[in-house]
Amino acid sequence: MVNTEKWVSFSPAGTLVPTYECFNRCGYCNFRVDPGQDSWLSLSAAEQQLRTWRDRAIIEALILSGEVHPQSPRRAAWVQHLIDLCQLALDMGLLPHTNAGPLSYEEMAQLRPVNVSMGLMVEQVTPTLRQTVHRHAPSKDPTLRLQQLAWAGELRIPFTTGLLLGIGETREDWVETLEAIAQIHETWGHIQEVILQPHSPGQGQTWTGASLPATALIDSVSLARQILPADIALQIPPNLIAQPDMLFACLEAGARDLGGISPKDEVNPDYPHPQHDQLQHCLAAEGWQLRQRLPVYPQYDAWLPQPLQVAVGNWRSRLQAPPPSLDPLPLPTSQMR
Ligand SMILES: O=c1nc2n(C[C@H](O)[C@H](O)[C@H](O)CO)c3cc(O)ccc3cc-2c(=O)[nH]1
Ligand SMILES: C[C@H]1O[C@@H](n2cnc3c(N)ncnc32)[C@H](O)[C@@H]1O
Ligand code: MET
Ligand code: SF4
Repeated sequence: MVNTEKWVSFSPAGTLVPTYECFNRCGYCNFRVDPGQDSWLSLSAAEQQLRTWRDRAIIEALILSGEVHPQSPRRAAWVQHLIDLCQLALDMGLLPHTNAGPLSYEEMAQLRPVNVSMGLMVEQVTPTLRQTVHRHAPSKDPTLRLQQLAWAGELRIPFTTGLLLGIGETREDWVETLEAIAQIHETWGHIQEVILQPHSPGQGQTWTGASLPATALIDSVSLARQILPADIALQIPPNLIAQPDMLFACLEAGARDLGGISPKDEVNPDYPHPQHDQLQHCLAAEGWQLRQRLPVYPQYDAWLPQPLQVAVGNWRSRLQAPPPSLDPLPLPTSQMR
């Protein structure tokens, strides 16, 4: 018998990459290229991608970018390009979620009207990482990232953050990072979900660290569930968990979301996302039911600017509508003659 309590959500997503160029060099990154080595995604190329996704029942446009230096003369044009891509996605009926690294308060305020939620990983608050995997990544300064979380709260932007696990930190560091997130959420109440992201080595990275063991991921989920308030959902990426048993153990420990499932995981291109129906089939074996969600959690709908509320409302009614029945309903006998 199916246990109706066992629900796990995901967001049908497609990823737009405004640019792979990034002035940081995180040791674990399989995404970045050097500044000047990549052209920016044109609006017409973006439109083509968005059109194919719309036809595939995709709802979220995840805008995930390499970073242009805050002092670069190209910074303002890059932010304007992010806004234009989000507006295009909205015009085509998709719901944007942007994670483009740390932004200034003004830049976040500019992106707010065109995003139903935004995101930035804290990674870890551990200062020693500045000497190791983050040695050439000034934007991974934990103070900068926590500041961004607080600004998002001040601006009432529904927010996604998370921890990158297995990059040289300790379990005590996990506690500190989770407590820092919990504390900011206590003030602003805007953190909709926390991603527990296991470091997963790929072909392009410079650092030779191993994958996070699955047992450690399960432990991090339990710890996060203890430290974070219950209104923050815990997200785990199914493509980075090799064994179904380990995925089930994470769900038992309190994970309730599988994140954006897209045709390509741009961050971890060596680990393709499972198809929705494969995932559904796998989860059903242990009585878990898969549910689609939007990139904004329902409790934050009222925070959104009016035009975004309309776009989100349209999608909510489509998700809530009962599936069309295959056979027409029988007419009541009085109407049959
Ligand atoms: O496909 C991916 N989606 C990633 N996403 C997408 C994410 O799962 C969804 O966009 C959100 O859950 C909103 O629906 C991120 C979003 C963030 O705000 C921060 C980090 C990530 C990381 C990834 C990632 O590594 N791969
Ligand atoms: C977008 C997010 O993707 C995560 N990220 C970057 N590189 C890797 C990797 N090799 N394995 C897992 N996650 C990674 C970081 O946490 C970043 O903030
Ligand atoms: N550059 C951003 C960050 O690290 C988002 C994409 S990472 C592949 O926060
Ligand atoms: S993880 Fe993000 S910030 Fe770090 S190098 Fe890659 S794209 Fe740049």
